[in-house]
Amino acid sequence: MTKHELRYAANPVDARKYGTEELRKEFLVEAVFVQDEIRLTYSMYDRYIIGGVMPVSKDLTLETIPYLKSENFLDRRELGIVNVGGKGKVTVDGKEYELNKKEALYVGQGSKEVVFSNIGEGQPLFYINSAPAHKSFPTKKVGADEAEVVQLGDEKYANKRVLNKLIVNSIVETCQLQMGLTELLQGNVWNTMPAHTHSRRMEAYFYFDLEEGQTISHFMGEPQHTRHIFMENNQAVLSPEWSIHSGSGTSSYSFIWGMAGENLDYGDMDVCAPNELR
Ligand SMILES: O=C[C@H](O)[C@@H](O)CC(=O)C(=O)O
Ligand SMILES: [Zn+2]
Repeated sequence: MTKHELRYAANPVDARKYGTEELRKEFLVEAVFVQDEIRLTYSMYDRYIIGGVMPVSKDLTLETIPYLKSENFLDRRELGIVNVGGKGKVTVDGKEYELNKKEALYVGQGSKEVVFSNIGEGQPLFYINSAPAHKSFPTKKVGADEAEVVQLGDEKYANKRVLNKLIVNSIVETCQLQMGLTELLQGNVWNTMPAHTHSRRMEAYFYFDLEEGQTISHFMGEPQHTRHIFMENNQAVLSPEWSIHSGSGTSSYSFIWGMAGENLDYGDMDVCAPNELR
């Protein structure tokens, strides 16, 4: 079963007036993983789709949704999948790919059937992102040892973390999509600080592996007009192209970032010094 909802894009000047409830309604995705369901959020930020697939007792097939007006989900789109649960299987047009936790699969435009399976080795949790695509690139798995690893941050700023580039153009050919996974080292809590914006691309974050009972304050908004959203484990948040996307947890955690837009240049960021934030 595929459930879906639509999120419109917001004007940053309007968004400055949003209170807690409106901010959460517009940007936060609370229920990403629901048993035996595919849940999708279609956003008007670069028509980016984020979602979760949780096969418990049956296989789940990615079906088209009305907003696409296409026969198959991937007729004019590409897809990125990262497993954040137990080992699972994704079958693309009959070809099987096993994904361990933190492994990724890029699925190229034009693929007809994508099936997600629980293979009895723990509960797989497939976090997915999709962007419009007008060229077909080969479907490719990015295994644990194929990620491009970058060490970031410093213990003295509580932001020491390991960034794993998974679906980026040095590893996989994509039209728009870029995805990766960042892990905060124990005792480190700040992600993406110094914060940045990139008006050329939107972004979505999905937080996971947060200790039970803990929370993450996700910071968004224009650098001089920031807001926060408290988030729980396994929740996602949309980041408009005008917004910073940074967070601080009450413990360490991991998160998946995904982006689409004007270019594929990962380093294309406008960095904001911490003491310039408002
Ligand atoms: O545009 C890039 C994204 O915001 C993330 O890759 C940042 C991130 O994972 C980090 O600094 O920890
Ligand atoms: Zn970013």
